[in-house]
Amino acid sequence: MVAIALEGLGARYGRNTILSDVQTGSLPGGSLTAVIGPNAAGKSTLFKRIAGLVTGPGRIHLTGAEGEDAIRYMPQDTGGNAVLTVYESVLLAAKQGSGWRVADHELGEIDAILAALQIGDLSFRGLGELSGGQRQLVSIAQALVRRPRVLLMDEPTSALDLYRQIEVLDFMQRRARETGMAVLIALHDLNHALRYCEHTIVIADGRMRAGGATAEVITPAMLREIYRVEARVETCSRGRPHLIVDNTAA
Ligand SMILES: Nc1ncnc2c1ncn2[C@@H]1O[C@H](COP(=O)(O)OP(=O)(O)OP(=O)(O)O)[C@@H](O)[C@H]1O
Repeated sequence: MVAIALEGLGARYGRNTILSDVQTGSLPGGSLTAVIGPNAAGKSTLFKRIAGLVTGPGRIHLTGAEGEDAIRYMPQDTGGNAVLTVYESVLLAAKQGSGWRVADHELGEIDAILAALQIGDLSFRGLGELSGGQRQLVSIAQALVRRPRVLLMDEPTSALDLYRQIEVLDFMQRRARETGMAVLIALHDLNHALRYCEHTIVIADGRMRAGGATAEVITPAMLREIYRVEARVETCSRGRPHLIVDNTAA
């Protein structure tokens, strides 16, 4: 199974250091890891650094996978080529860098992913005609169809309604288990981290402030210090942890 670990990882834009010294244990495949933190903390920058899109110090240790295609970054911005249909755009993502001959099983895989995300009926619509949420689902399909071993998802549910948020996160959790892929997922909804993510990394002011098992990381003390809110994690009547925010912290 794949695993990824970050050692002293930092990132720069030009001369500006945006991120420094991110250090994790081994983040295993088969599960989701949440990357959380306030706006402008450095979460997207961390993903870009892991994906090789920005430079900086430190090392990324990847075991159980190799090659350029092993790591895939799904950006927050879901803009795309408005001339293509949904199906064409996912096919293009699948074939990028691997020649243009298309095998039946590859078409089958695209159909299966579009069906799992419940956007099969949009296949022949133009990207330019889609709503923001529909475009976000197409971006997820484009990311998955390459079968990455490590998938970096930048706020993948930010444009989705409640039903689709849960559908997508359930699907990603199942997919990670079935394929052994490691999924790092930047989230603002900490209830999603509590419900779906085994591990959580906290980034604030360009530094890693905490990391480990989600239940041990998302605590009232962390929420006060990093998010400046008074909040509690309580167990709901179905036995699941739930975050309740009482107030902004004084
Ligand atoms: N291309 C760039 N050049 C210079 N600075 C940048 C660039 N992209 C981002 N930054 C800066 O890096 C910092 C971290 O940004 P980043 O997008 O990583 O934050 P984030 O945690 O993903 O935020 P959000 O939750 O608001 O999406 C911010 O101060 C931002 O202004």
